Amino acid sequence: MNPPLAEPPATNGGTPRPTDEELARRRTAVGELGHELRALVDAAVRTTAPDATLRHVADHVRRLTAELTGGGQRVRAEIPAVDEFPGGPRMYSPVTGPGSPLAPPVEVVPEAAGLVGRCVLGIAHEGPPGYAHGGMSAMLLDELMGHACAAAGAPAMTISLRLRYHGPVPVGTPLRIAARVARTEGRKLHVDGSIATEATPDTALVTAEAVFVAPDPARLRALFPHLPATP
Ligand SMILES: CCCCCCCC(=O)SCCNC(=O)CCNC(=O)[C@H](O)C(C)(C)COP(=O)(O)OP(=O)(O)OC[C@H]1O[C@@H](n2cnc3c(N)ncnc32)[C@H](O)[C@@H]1OP(=O)(O)O
Repeated sequence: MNPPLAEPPATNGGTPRPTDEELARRRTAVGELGHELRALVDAAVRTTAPDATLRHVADHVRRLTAELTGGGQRVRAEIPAVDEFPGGPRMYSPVTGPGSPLAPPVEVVPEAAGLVGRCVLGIAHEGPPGYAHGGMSAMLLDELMGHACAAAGAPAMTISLRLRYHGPVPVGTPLRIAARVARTEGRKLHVDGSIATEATPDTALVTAEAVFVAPDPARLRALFPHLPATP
């Protein structure tokens, strides 16, 4: 079970911003740990090793967890020093974050009509055997559609997300997730998205329509107390 998270203080205590070199080094290290953790998660959900091995590994992992938590931890809503929020890299995003053991992670590139994300889901993301959990598809699309808003100059939050599942999304298969802002209406952005395999990009397995809202500045400050003065 996750330990309770401490509430955020009113400011981030004026922690000095790392230099570009320190930032690059830290991001590399975060990505390396994320990579190994994803390999561990994959091994953990696929293993057929005997019970004694599972207990032995659990002991090791318990010690490693203590090592990571010993050096201090960020509190709820604190923006990691390796991140730029809103609209920049998010190293621990559960979708795109190289440092997240939950993320595939998705690599996002701009395309003429919006954005495209590429990833391969693993057995840890399974719903029906061999296919992605429907909630994973929703998470991939929600995030990519959020990125499309940020790329359009309006970092925004989802207020509605509608999905249609046309066919199961295979795990262990290169996927293509597309997202584009179809139209804007004041602070509201109407966004379309889809998931297909790289092999058959014109056959959408999941399609999505979402509405995002770029929060009003006062709401933004209230929601994200650790935002830098000029986000
Ligand atoms: C960069 C990559 C980031 C990826 C992020 C991935 C996306 C996410 O997971 S975001 C997390 C999930 N979403 C949320 O938690 C958002 C919850 N909603 C909120 O917190 C607020 O509605 C918020 C902050 C978005 C907007 O607040 P605020 O700026 O005060 O706007 P507010 O005045 O309430 O609403 C603006 C408009 O949207 C409408 N609206 C707001 N919420 C809804 C809703 N749930 N349904 C329909 N309309 C809504 C309002 O009626 C208003 O419309 P109009 O201008 O026509 O009167």
